[in-house]
Amino acid sequence: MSNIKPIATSEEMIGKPPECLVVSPKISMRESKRVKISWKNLRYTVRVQRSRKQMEELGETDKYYDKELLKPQNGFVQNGEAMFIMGSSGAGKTTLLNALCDRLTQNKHCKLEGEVLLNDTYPVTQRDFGKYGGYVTQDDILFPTLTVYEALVFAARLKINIKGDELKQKVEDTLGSLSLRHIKDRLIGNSDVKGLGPADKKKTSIAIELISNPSVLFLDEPTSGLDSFTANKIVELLKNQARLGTTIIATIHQPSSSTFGLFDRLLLLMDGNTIYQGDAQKAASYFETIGFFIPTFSNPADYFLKEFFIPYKKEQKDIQKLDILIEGYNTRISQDIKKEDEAIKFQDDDEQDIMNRNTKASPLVELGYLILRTAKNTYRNPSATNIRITQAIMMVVLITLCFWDLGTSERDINGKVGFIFFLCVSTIFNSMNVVLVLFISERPVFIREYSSKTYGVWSYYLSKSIVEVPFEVIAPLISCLLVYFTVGLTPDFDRFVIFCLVTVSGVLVSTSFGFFIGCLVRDPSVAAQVSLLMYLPFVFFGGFFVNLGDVFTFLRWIQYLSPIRYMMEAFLRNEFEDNSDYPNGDQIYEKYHYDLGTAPCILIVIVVGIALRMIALLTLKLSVTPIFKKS
Ligand SMILES: Nc1ncnc2c1ncn2[C@@H]1O[C@H](COP(=O)(O)OP(=O)(O)OP(=O)(O)O)[C@@H](O)[C@H]1O
Repeated sequence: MSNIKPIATSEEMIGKPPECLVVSPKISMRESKRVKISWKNLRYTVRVQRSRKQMEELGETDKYYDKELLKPQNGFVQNGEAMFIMGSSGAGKTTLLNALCDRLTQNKHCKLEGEVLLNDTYPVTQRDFGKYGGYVTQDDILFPTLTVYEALVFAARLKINIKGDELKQKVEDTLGSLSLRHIKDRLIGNSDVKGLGPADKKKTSIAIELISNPSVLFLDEPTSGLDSFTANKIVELLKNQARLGTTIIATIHQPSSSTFGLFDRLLLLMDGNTIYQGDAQKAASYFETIGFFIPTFSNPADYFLKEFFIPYKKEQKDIQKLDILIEGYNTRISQDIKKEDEAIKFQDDDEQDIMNRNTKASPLVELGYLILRTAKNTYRNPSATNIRITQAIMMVVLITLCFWDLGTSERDINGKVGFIFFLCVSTIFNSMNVVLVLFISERPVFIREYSSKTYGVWSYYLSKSIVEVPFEVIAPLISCLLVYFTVGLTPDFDRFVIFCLVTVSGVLVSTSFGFFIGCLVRDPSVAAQVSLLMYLPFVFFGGFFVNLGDVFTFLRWIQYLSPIRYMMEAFLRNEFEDNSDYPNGDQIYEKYHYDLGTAPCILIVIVVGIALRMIALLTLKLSVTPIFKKS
């Protein structure tokens, strides 16, 4: 028999809440499934390395040891409850939160033991988490150039595949429930784009997760950086949502006394141990029974954080205090928690019921929405596009000024070769870097949305490739048209077409390199270094600086990795081969030891460009796969 309270409206449970906090019962109660989360013998250890100083200080001889970030522990949160995890800095709050939703790294050095179950039956796994759960990260990872309304439409349309009036109604209800209606048309914003304040951003992050009616919502420090009034509102909102059916688990670092007064269920951690679990308002009286007295008129949360803090170098008194707290918890609380947990049974939900978010939008809809979002981003935050246009204009102006109307004299031929080299180098450099920066800056949003099963890797990657097409084809063609004739290359239609083809294929291959590095590396500064590391050998072995015939034989193969080498050969042959204006035209490219031919060079650049796109996609897929894998 279930001893769980019926899902009541917020009015029944806590009195009539402010209008801004009312969540539409119709929507939430219809779709959220009742879920209890319980964990048994949960323990997390990581293998860490001691510094020499630490080894000397501790008198240890082993360089490595297993650090127990979570000591074995049990617990539960039932449907209709919001549980707040508290503890001083380093107590293990985030580790426990992530252990409960299977987000911790697991490999031979990091081990998670024990089990976390939904309704005593179904293990919580990262793979299925997106079907019933939501996770709000501490930093608000949002797409800055969408309005609040658009962000919610995006999430609802793709995550739960609703459309038309149902979609509008759902978004309006969610906006209302989080008091976001008055700012629904404002851009979310970031450091570049003016937008929402921290409180509204946090509410938007919560709304994006709540819109798919998760049965359980995890939040990492949802009140951090907010004033106590706003923090209270967020906690009230979470409690209210819990009353409407979503199981809530949140970490909180330093709540004010009024925020603490709102907590219903509390889990207190100290050095990875649970030292209290249960009704937050009974915590103070419990600690008094084991000898910890909270001064009158003080904030219990402040007392807990100060009193139950363990410094890195534990002293005897810290160890003794911890022993008392663990002993107290084991003898007075843990058995009751076990009994309460066992008494709560859910018999009405089968697995299919719990994994309620089984309707997802089709990949085509995902693709459409992603392209639309990027188009809006390009329009609303044109700085990246402006940089591209400025780069192109600068290049055309520079080329025109430096290589104006060259003829067929030896001096002018050298000028034409110099122009071709400059064109290759700047094409590769500009396209690679712009794509790299754009791709990497969006990565956190991609990871968040992918983890919450908003869309798949394929749709995301394809949308990024499609929106690059105008920049890869139209922009280079305009530049070609301008520079080809101002420089004074042979005014022949066929040669002009091939010139354009080489330029566009060069842009294709360099953006592919940008995608590849962007998928491989997460850190923008590391990515910039990697791109430079790749770029320099390209230039060096392009054939212009180093005579490829004079290079050590064992190094000559490197030239075949450089797209600049192929572009150079194709451009030079296109201009000088079989051209009556240059009687000794073939000697011009032969002296660089270019021996492949125009068509093979273009073909190689295109094939490498396409192959790299595929490899980049695979890299992106693999880079997110470990999130869902245990090894
Ligand atoms: N991968 C890791 N390797 C080694 N130690 C780790 C690792 N991850 C976390 N820790 C350590 O484990 C302890 C708990 O970390 P956790 O982030 O869970 O603490 P927290 O209570 O959330 O602290 P805060 O409020 O500062 O975020 C900290 O001492 C942290 O330094």
